[in-house]
Amino acid sequence: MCGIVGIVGNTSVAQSIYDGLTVLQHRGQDAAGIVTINDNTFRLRKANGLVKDVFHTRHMLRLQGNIGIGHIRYPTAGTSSSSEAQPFYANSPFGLALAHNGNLTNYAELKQWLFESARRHVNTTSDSELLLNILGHELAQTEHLNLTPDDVFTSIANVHKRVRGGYATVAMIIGHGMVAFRDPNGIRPLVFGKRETDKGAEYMVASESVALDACDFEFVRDVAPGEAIYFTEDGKIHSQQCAEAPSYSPCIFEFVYFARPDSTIDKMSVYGSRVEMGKKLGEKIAKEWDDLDIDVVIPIPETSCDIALQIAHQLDIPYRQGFVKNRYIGRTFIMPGQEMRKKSVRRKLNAIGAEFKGKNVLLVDDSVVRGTTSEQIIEMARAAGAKKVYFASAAPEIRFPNVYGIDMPSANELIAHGREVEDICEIIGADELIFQDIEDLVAAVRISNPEIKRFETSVFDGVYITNDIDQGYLEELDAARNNESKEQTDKNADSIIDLHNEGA
Ligand SMILES: O=P(O)(O)OC[C@H]1O[C@H](OP(=O)(O)OP(=O)(O)O)[C@H](O)[C@@H]1O
Ligand SMILES: NC(=O)CC[C@H](N)C(=O)O
Ligand SMILES: [Mg+2]
Repeated sequence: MCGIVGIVGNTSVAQSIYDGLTVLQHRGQDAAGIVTINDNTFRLRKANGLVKDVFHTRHMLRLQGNIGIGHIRYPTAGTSSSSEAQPFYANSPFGLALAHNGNLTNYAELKQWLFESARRHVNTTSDSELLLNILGHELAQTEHLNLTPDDVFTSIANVHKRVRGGYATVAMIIGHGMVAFRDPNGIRPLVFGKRETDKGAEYMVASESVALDACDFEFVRDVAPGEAIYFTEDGKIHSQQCAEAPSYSPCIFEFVYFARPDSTIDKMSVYGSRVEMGKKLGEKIAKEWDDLDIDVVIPIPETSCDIALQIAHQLDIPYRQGFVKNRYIGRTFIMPGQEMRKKSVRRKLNAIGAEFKGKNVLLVDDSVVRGTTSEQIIEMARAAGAKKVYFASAAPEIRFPNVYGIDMPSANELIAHGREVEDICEIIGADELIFQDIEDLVAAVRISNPEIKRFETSVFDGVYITNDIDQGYLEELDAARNNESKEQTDKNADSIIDLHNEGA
């Protein structure tokens, strides 16, 4: 899950983009980039690493301009090479730069079409570079040298016709402005805000509302599925629905794990939904485990804390932060390789003996994906002296790959794939294990916006909203992106030579 930011301002925007990216860091830890426009020229800095490590003062000073976009990356296609860090640039037409959160599902078809019919070269294996070139091709079909808003919207409408998958996108067109658009199902989130200054209004788009808060922008609204909002360089806004049959189907995993609790996505509070997940799961535990003697409820920091607190309240059992999180280690699930993920759990979390010794503990996590965290954490709880270790997951069993921007490409790597609760319980070494029901998860998220009738829930039920995913597709994806293949491609990726950027 990557994070994107775009600002059209009246003074230099680089610092605000930096601040926005910093609060979106939880969405991607692999690479970061900012591109601004100054005097009709793009100024770019992108590299692998965290925001704080990629941008030094010398880069910030060079990133001049009142309009710019930024990206933080968690790779779901291509490689982890710095050449696939975003934003991407294309010279034609006009000069374009683009940042993308999501994943395209018709990558192979698009790549072939771009080469054979549009005669456009794509230099990396990134799906986002394809998206940029499709947009470029469509903008090039317009008649006017001075693009009108209608030209921009027609181009985006054509992009929607060609591209499938999840995409929340922000792009800049030199001499014109910035356009933000969201896929027709609204799988990936995108919000838009406004800031009043002495010189007039400034506008910002971002993956999550928390980025608006951090930059003092007022939340205006979510970008609708299929909609495009075009901000001209001189500060005018135009918006239009560009998809033929848009439908609201946001990714439910944003609420389970990805998004920050202080964000609101599609009018639904992430924090509120997690509290409600705790309430529903607490009710299920009370009903199904009424014979269990639980002494204490302990979260697995950090994402599950709000959920576990509510479960403890529900069960009327003490809540204790029995694990201490090393604040200098990032999120383990979005790390690129399984070896690194495994090692990081132990480095990241440590048990406080007194909370475990001689007790029956209920450990709570938001989700169990590969089982990397749960397996190790249960071992740690036992080593710290727990009598019994019960485990609860606020998300149902994750049994199917994700194809829309979460790096879960291989069913075989998912601990719940083809397994029932008892088998998973045995593998992770718990005394008892319980999962949230899918209906309860959906109800927990919908509570603050009942107008959302459907969510993208493929990892739980195998139903893919874009209707283009079959077993053959999933097998090819598995072969291309399972742990072993990824290790190999990433090794080779080191040899990819980057195109010139502002550099170190
Ligand atoms: O079953 P797994 O493959 O281990 O994946 C699930 C775990 O990974 C995530 O934590 P992460 O450490 O990424 O971030 P957090 O600190 O926000 O909880 C998530 O919150 C679970 O704890
Ligand atoms: N997580 C994402 O949104 C990834 C965006 C894009 N598919 C990439 O791999 O760079
Ligand atoms: Mg976690």
